[in-house]
Amino acid sequence: MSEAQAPSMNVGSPDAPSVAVIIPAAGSGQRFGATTNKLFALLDGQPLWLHSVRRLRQNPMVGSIVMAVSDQDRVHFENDHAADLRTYEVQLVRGGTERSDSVQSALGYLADAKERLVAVHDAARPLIRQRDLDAVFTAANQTGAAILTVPVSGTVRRDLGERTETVDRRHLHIALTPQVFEAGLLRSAYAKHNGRPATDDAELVERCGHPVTLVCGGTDNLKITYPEDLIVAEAILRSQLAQDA
Ligand SMILES: Nc1ccn([C@@H]2O[C@H](COP(=O)(O)OP(=O)(O)OP(=O)(O)O)[C@@H](O)[C@H]2O)c(=O)n1
Ligand SMILES: C[C@](O)(CO)[C@H](O)COP(=O)(O)O
Repeated sequence: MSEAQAPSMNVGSPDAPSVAVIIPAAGSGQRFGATTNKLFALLDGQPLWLHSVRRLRQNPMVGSIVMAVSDQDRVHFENDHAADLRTYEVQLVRGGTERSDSVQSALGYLADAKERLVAVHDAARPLIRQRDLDAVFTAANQTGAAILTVPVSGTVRRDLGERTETVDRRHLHIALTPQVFEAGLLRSAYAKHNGRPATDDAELVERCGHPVTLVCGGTDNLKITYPEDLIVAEAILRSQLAQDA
């Protein structure tokens, strides 16, 4: 069950979806601790990955959707979820060792895509709201690069080994997804990626010297990382459905 039909703002021509979506889904879910990919865990009876796909497909600005999956999961997707992949028009591509490798693989598949923007959204973030999608799509349409973030809510400390120090959190944000970019900019950033680790896509764009707009998003845009996150996600989903009822 996806978010109730919250009307999403159309930020462009309703006839020409302008956002291609890459969904990295090829991780191993080590921190989740399951024997299978955490993205097959059920939230309200549906696998996590399907919640993310359905919410993205629900947005009128979304055109192509490409999901990067591991070789061992591909059989599961194709055997057990072929109908859903067809229904939501999702293309599968081979993921890679790192998240950035998976995104780069999907970018290659989108080489001839017609959409002006490319959004990268973790399959592990099933609770993304339409209003957050609209906001980050609009911002990226204006600036060429925009990501959803939330402010740091706790106190942050840096471990220096022999001592620790408190970090001023007033200018600190936690990056979320979608991370949305003008297609050529993201391709250029990945073309220059020399393998130096990057845990998100915005870092690669920043390395090219392009500013990234931070868009304050909902704290309910949880990334399912640890088993207990699923319990929290169930509560958030119930709250979202109640709000949108
Ligand atoms: N090589 C990888 C690693 C991660 N991901 C995807 O990137 C998203 C965010 O990654 P994370 O939450 O860290 O997932 P895992 O890498 O699976 O988790 P862990 O680090 O605990 O193994 C997830 O949707 C994951 O499937 C991916 O497509 N390819
Ligand atoms: C992209 C991301 O979700 C932004 O917070 C995060 O960096 C993914 O990191 P992970 O280690 O792959 O979960």
